[in-house]
Amino acid sequence: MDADSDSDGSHISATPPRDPLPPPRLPPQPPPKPPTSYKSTASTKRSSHLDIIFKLKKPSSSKHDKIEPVPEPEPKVKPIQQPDLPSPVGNFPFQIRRPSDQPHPISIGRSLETLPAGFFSTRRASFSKICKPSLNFEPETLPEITAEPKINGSDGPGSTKTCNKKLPNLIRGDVPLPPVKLQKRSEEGNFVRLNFNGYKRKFTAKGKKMNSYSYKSKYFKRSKRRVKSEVDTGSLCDEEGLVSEIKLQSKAEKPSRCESVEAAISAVRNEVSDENLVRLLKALYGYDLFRDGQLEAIKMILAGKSTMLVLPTGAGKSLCYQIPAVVLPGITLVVSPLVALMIDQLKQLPRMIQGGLLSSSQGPEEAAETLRMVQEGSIKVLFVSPERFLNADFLSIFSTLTSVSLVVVDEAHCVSEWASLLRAKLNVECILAMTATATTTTLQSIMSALEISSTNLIQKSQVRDNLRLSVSLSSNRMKDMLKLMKSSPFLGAQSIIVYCKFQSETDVISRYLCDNNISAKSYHSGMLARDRSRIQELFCANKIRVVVATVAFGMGIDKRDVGAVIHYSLPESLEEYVQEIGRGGRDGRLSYCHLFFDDVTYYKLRSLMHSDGVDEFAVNKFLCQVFADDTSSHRKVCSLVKESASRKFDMKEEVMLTLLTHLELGETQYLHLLPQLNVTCTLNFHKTSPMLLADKDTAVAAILKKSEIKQGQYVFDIPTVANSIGVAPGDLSNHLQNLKAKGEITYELKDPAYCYKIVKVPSDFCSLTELLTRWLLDIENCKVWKLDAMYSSAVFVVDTCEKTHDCNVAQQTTCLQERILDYFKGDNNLDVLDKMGQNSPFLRADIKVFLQSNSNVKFTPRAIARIMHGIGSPAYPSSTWSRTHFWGRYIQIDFKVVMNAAKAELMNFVGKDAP
Ligand SMILES: Nc1ncnc2c1ncn2[C@@H]1O[C@H](COP(=O)(O)OP(=O)(O)OP(=O)(O)O)[C@@H](O)[C@H]1O
Repeated sequence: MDADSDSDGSHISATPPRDPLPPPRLPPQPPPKPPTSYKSTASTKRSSHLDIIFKLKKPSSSKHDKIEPVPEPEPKVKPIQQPDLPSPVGNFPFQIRRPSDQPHPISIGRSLETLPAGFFSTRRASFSKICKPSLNFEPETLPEITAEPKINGSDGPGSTKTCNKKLPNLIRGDVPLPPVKLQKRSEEGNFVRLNFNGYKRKFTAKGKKMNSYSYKSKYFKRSKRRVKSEVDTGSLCDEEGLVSEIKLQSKAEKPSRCESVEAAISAVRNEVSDENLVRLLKALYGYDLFRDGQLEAIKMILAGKSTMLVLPTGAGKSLCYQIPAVVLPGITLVVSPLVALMIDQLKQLPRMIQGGLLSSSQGPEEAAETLRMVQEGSIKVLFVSPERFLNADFLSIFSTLTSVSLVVVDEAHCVSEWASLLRAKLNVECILAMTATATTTTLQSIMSALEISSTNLIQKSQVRDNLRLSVSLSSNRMKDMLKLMKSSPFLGAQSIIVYCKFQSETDVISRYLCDNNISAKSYHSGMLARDRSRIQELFCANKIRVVVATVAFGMGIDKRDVGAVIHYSLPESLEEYVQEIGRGGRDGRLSYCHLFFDDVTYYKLRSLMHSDGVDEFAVNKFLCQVFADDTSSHRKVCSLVKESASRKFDMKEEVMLTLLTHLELGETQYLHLLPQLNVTCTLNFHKTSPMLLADKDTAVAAILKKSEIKQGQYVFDIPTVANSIGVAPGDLSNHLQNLKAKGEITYELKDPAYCYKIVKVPSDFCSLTELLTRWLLDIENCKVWKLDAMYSSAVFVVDTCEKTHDCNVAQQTTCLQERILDYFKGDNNLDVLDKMGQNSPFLRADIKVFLQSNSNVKFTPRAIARIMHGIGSPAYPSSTWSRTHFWGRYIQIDFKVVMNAAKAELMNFVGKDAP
């Protein structure tokens, strides 16, 4: 078998190196220090600057910032591009954020509201009434299963029991199984229909019953066909030899061992011994050995103890809840921050474990179907997006189910806030919180929110010891990277991920690699989802050697044999670095991770850390607008058009959403967010005259009342009309659709907006403004500190190696690992370089000239500092402001220093101009 093949996992746990020589052992890690507080220059001090504005005319500006390519070597300062950012507000512990790919929670509420009355009223059928699925499975309905070869059970040598008719619902608690009648939809098994591989996938059962196995098989067959056809036509890859047999990494193709699994489960239920658990591991996954931390975690959970598990990326955390899930009697809920991540995890469930998913991106029918399956007990592991837990209907269903055995909080550093809600509402006995990257402070917060005892922390090194880490300072990264890839050991790596910061970089680099005979494709969030999943498939099928990606190529990618991860750009934090190198060597073999860094990129990134920052003045204006519509009726729907509000407050849309979310989920609930809508409607009447139609239709009457007539068309605001007749905006939209279907009207919708209902008007706007500003400032400072810590670590490793005159990879690995360990321990001794200039003799003079030459424009100190740092913002886009020769001129001077200088100059300016 090919050394890198993953088709048989049985040999893998022995972690053989790709190299002929065994890896040198790492020196023992120092024992974890008692938790220390997280050092941050970002402490909570608020900047005391005045937010001064000048009410002068704005320059004509185009709406959008342009993303321009970054050629190498880089010229002096260029407009800063928008990188693929993982989140609007960085990895700040306990920030409230809503993953951008998930619509708002209320949409779930909707979907649940539409379920048939009484749907959830019945409690889950008692287990005693349930009979084994083997009695209920009809062979003809499970063609794939009956086609399975006979497999030797592990009960005894030579046992040749077949495992037909028992998939996939055979794994239960210590009770008989429910009467699983395979109905059309329910047999789809791991039935994610939405956004599967980036596009909407519809299952037209057409009378054919499917289970998880058939579903997976179909998916993979289809994937193979698609990959093959793309390969054949050369549409995505132009390398030779691409048309060979494609081996997708599918656990669906692993042999089923139902009998041995059942026996192994019973054995563990009888006695939770190491031996029995290893037997179950072998039966379920084919692996021989547990990895570090897994056994400990599984035993703790099976003992009913809530556990905090910190294992490096790719160390095998999923298995730590999957095994308990099959052993414990009830359902296991997995809360995960990203829908895409949940879909991947669902796909990767061993086919013996029946999984399901509930997310806000599902339609009402799908949600109802999933919940039905949950109620009848045919789902063992249910992935749930965090905001689901805010939904009262969802909570009530689960509080009536006595069978939630375990709640898993995946990527706990992102979702801990939601999880504490869950802890409170569900009264769940056992919680498993998992993360790969969390500082001591963050861990403490998570554990206290989830009430996990400090004795139940299982924490292993943040970086797997099969990753060889190296770092170099480079003045020509492109050339140096090519050299690296053409030399050992990178030359021998079959699959490589190159991480870049900017989307345009990925294209430039992948083209450069292709020109140099290395098959590479770029991957970033600006690409169509369909193209992204094709690239991912081709990469997983080893048809592309290198994927040059932004951070978008991240969580959920489980290609086991990635032999190298190269960072072309400095990651924004050690958390990000650790996550990304964790894509390498997931099969346990050696993987090489090289980090290139340079000062120009560092300065650019540091500037970008300030691009989400907002000042008190803007927050105050924002709050005034949000609550401007204070209304006698709290049922009124308010809206904030994203684009215009973003320009008005000079605030990115994500930042506005972050603030709105805080207003909803913070200590006091001020508002209730609703699904986003296009709020401006332009309407034409066709059949009946408007007046006649208005006589019989109250909605039309309201439209006529609230519309402006522009060029013969009726233009109105959807929430305004909906409020005036006391209906929800969604209902009004449905009504318009009906009228359109009857040929009465045509209409167009535009202006996407955040919609919300006011729950409580703040009594003290000033304190709330101050609170929110401080919170945003903390986030901004924290991001800067994290970047500095990342940069300092790279410098530290290079310097240390230079000093010892014997620079080798083993040394750099140790050096960087120690640094990472210190960082995650929240070690206050971690020295973080302050490389930014604190003054410049020309700064004030330049700002003065800048103000004089733009005397008709109003600025805040932050707006000036952004221009001097070359960062575009909604009100001062780079497309306009990069033309000034001050653009990015002070990128090397600390942002706050520039902001203070701008404040001083603005005050002078006001003073002079004041009458
Ligand atoms: N004991 C084991 N022996 C061999 N392989 C294992 C073992 N445990 C897990 N694996 C494999 O390691 C890979 C990574 O596992 P998994 O996806 O659970 O990691 P993870 O810690 O959740 O990573 P991430 O943080 O990226 O989500 C998977 O392919 C999994 O099958």
